[in-house]
Amino acid sequence: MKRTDNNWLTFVLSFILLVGLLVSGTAAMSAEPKKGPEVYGQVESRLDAIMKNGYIRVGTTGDYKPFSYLNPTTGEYEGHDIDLAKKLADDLGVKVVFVKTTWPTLMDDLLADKYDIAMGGITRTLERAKKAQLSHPYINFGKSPLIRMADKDKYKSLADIDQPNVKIGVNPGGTNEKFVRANLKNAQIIVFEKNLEIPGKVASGEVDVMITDSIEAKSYAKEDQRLYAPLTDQTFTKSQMGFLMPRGDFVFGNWVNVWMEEMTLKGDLEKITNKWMD
Ligand SMILES: O=C(O)C(=O)C[C@]1(C(=O)O)C=C[C@@H](O)C=C1
Repeated sequence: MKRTDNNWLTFVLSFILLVGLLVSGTAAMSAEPKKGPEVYGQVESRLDAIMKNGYIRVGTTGDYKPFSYLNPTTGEYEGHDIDLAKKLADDLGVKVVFVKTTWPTLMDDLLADKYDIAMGGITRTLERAKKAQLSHPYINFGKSPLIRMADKDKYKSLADIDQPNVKIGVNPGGTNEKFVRANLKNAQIIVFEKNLEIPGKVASGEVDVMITDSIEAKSYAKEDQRLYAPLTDQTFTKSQMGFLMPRGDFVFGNWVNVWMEEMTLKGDLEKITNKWMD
């Protein structure tokens, strides 16, 4: 091929390319701008349903002070996480509907869609995270004992507690029971259905020790002079609390986490925490 043929071919190809670019550019400019959902594919979320319905269903046990307590006199839920649930609903612009659950049925009730979120002193665990979505943490704590004031010098370690003559009171289905079964091999373990009654059983001498969370132990010791909460600054475990939500709904989970970060940033979380804890 001659040099002039090559030049001619290059000219024709460049011309075709230029015309192509101009045509597609004009088409792109004249097309209607697409709306978000058409471009990105809006994900259906529980968040939309909550806002459409005008209420959020919050699962809670009502047996764990100072996080979630069903006051028998008023019939109302109260506590740290109850205040958080009310604020969450407020910030969503919806009402809050509390749904009673229990520690042994906490996960099944969530999976059966009895509530949108569970709140009330729920420990973040790797086991729970396999079945559900856990929010960012909002409190650090650990397991520790609640004992009688009279036994103040008797129980100074887990080994002091794990003796055949020591009776341990524990509620079923939560992380307390898991801890007790895994770590106390010699002491007598007595399971009580009603968690709220165990501190009274320690005070009266029916059992010697309640194994629970450091924050709860401190709260009972403050409420009842007969009780004492040792080792709360050297807890047997290290854990964090979070909220439990159905798995796979990124939009809802993300909203809750962003809300928690805003609560922290603006000092609202601290205000609620100071109201319920020392
Ligand atoms: O399972 C959990 O996530 C809890 O933190 C609940 C739990 C428990 O461990 O059993 C914590 C302390 C209360 O005394 C009762 C319930």
